[in-house]
Amino acid sequence: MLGKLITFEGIDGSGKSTMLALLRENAGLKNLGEIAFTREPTQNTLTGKAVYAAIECDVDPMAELFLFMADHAAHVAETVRPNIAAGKIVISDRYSDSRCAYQGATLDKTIPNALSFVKNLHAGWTIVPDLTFIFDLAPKDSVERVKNRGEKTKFEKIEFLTRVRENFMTLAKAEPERFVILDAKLPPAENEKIIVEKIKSIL
Ligand SMILES: Nc1ncnc2c1ncn2[C@@H]1O[C@H](COP(=O)(O)OP(=O)(O)O)[C@@H](O)[C@H]1O
Ligand SMILES: Cc1cn([C@H]2C[C@H](O)[C@@H](COP(=O)(O)OP(=O)(O)O)O2)c(=O)[nH]c1=O
Repeated sequence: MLGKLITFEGIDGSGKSTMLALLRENAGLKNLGEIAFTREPTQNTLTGKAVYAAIECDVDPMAELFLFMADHAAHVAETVRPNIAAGKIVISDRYSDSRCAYQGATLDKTIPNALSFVKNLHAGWTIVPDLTFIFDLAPKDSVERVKNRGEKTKFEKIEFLTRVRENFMTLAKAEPERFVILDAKLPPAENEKIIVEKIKSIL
């Protein structure tokens, strides 16, 4: 039997990594089956390194989109598809919706309806998640949280993250059956319970 793909999305600092660390140790989740934790951008790969190099400089936004797309293609082929085929539950920290939301924002002024353009690039070959959690947080709170983190990227600005957050909401509205919007200000343990119950309900 094929596995399931579950993705976690949200603006920078919305609490995805914190939650995934909790979920790795969650006994209820472990009982549900074999879980493969993964992420985008991928780590220590040719494509992932290219993406992180691009994030740190002023590369053309269309060129940057295709670097993220290349990383996604490698991720789907090398990690997501084989694990799904092996019947595992794949949990990814960021996935295609990050591209739609972030590059939908960086390409805003380059092409009309950038979000749809980016979404359409995925159609027909990628694996669509069975379930996507969005950690929803006001950009001012997100910037406050990541400020203490030290590394600052060009994306971590209130105005930009406001557009990214709107794009996440547009994506969720278009596919309400796939998305669960979480209040990222709730204590992590509360969201953890909601997440585990929801995952159980789709298995
Ligand atoms: N529910 C929460 N309430 C308050 N602070 C949180 C919460 N979740 C995470 N944080 C803090 O916010 C910061 C960013 O969280 P992180 O999990 O790294 O976000 P992301 O992976 O989405 O960028 C960290 O300092 C973390 O401790
Ligand atoms: C996967 C992905 C990430 N990003 C952005 C989100 C982050 O600002 C940055 C790096 O991702 P990540 O390392 O996941 O950052 P964080 O831990 O803050 O969530 O890349 C895109 O712009 N497009 C994408 O397709």
